[in-house]
Amino acid sequence: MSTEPPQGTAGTKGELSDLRGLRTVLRLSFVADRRRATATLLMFALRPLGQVLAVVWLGLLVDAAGRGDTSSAWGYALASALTMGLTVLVMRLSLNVSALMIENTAHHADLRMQSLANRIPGLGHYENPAYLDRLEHLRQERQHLAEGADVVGLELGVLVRTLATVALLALISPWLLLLPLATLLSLAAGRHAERLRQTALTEAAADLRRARDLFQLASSPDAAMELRVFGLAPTIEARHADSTERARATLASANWRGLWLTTLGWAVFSTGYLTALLLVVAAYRNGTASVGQVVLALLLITGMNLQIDLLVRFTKALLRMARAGALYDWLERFSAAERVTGTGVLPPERLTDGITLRGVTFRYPGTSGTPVLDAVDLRLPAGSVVALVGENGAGKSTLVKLLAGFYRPTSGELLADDVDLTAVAPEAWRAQVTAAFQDFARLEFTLRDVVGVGDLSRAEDPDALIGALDQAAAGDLAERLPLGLDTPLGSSFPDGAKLSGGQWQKTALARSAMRETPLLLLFDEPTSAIDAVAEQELLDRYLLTARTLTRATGAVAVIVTHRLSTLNHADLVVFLKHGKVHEFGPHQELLANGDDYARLFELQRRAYR
Ligand SMILES: Nc1ncnc2c1ncn2[C@@H]1O[C@H](COP(=O)(O)OP(=O)(O)OP(=O)(O)O)[C@@H](O)[C@H]1O
Repeated sequence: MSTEPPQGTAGTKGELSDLRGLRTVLRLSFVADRRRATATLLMFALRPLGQVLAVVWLGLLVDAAGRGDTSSAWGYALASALTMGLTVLVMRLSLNVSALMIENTAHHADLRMQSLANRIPGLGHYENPAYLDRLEHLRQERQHLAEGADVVGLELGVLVRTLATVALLALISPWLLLLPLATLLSLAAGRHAERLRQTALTEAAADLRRARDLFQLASSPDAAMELRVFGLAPTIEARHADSTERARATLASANWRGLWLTTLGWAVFSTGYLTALLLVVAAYRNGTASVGQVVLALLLITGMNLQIDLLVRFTKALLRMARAGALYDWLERFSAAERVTGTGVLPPERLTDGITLRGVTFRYPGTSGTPVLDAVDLRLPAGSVVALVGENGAGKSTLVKLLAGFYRPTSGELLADDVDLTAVAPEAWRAQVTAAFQDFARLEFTLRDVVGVGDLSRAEDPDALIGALDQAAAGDLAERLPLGLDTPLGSSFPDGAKLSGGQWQKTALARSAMRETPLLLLFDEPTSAIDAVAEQELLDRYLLTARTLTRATGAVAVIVTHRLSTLNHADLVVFLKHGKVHEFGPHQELLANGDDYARLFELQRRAYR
């Protein structure tokens, strides 16, 4: 799988990766805004020729004036003024065009990145620190993705100007070529400084990500109450300061080393500059250069100061942009590699046998030691409601995630009838699944969309939406909200309605009720945020509805709950312990066995009496 990080800028592989990155950012600009990208590239690349030409006219003007040829002198003055005016006009125009092009490209790149990250079907990459670090690095550098045509145009322009300057200087005295040589050394130093910065950014990525997460924690309304009750602000601030300080130290050290290198480069350039001036004076005294040529050479040499500064700056920007492009390339390859998982096999249209787990063992990616699920054998018959119970950490949610296709078993088989689910594309399988999770999403849309996205084909059908809300005991929500189904929910809208945690969870439950004929219904603690009385009622209702649906369609419903009193509505109970199936059978049978399940049930019964 080609999901390795982009190589560093050192070495052949690094150069290739940078070149590919450069091509990628240019492609982004041209796909986002072809017309403006072309105009920006051409205007930035050709404008500097006008600046050189204006100076050449000046040299000719001085010689013409020296010869007493007034009419030629006037002509050269006019040509110089016109060239200069045109150059300034093109500059203004190119700045406007490039600003719009950058805006459009940034928008396009943001959409593409969201799509690449969200289309990865599984969740395993969230376990992978290398993925998270690279994504953090890409987030930090992402504004450079939009600058493709802009920076390449500027770099080409300054190169064109430098080449024209070099050619003119060589005509006056070949020794003057020492100045561009000194310039190249200065450039190499600048380039090395940029590499140091990039390496430091990679090293600091983990600390920067942690600092950002801590900042989000400190400013998020979700954690606000606990932070206050436990007085956690100083701890979080201290940890944030630690991470920031470590990242700052890494970046500062690279900056210092970069500064030394840049200073050295400038010292070399200044020596070359002085030598060039002395050479021009010598050429005039030897009579090998005219006054006009001396003026031209001096203007070119003094202009070179700014030109080199621009060359170093644009080359740095080009490298930074190429690196951002290489990171984006990596995300594209990673996302594509993660997506090529299905083999064209489709899930059955209807279950006749059920869902079978054979020797399913699972470890989270990047972990070793005892597996979270250990050789699990289970048959969940078609048309049944199965309850998954067990202590905290027993592996219930993990089993649900495997059933939903978020992860693949480390070993063993997962079958829907006789179809091996590892051969089915996760998206194709999930189109047949509906689910509600303990960690439900608070989708800040209108109530209509929050529920409707559960089944887009019925998203505009008010009866379907109200029916789903009723099933989640939230039928009154649409009536109580000011704009009914069209009420925007959440604080990202200026007038968004604020829902309680339980109300949000009910919207997630209603969303799951929108799919009419799923093969698998997954409910992982779907009522954890709902008050005890409503929870009991809701679970009872859900289990009964699930029972009717599964009987009618052959689907399997799996529900994880700690509320065992509702489980007499389930057909089968799976009691997980340390990742193994400890007990399995109908509720009454497990009670009669008098093992762990029966003890837990009795404990809860007494507690709720
Ligand atoms: N993303 C993850 N990466 C690594 N280990 C994980 C991850 N998620 C869960 N685990 C580990 O897997 C084990 C089972 O977790 P799981 O969430 O499946 O348990 P559970 O039975 O659903 O627990 P609970 O009742 O508390 O929700 C735990 O030991 C947990 O530490």
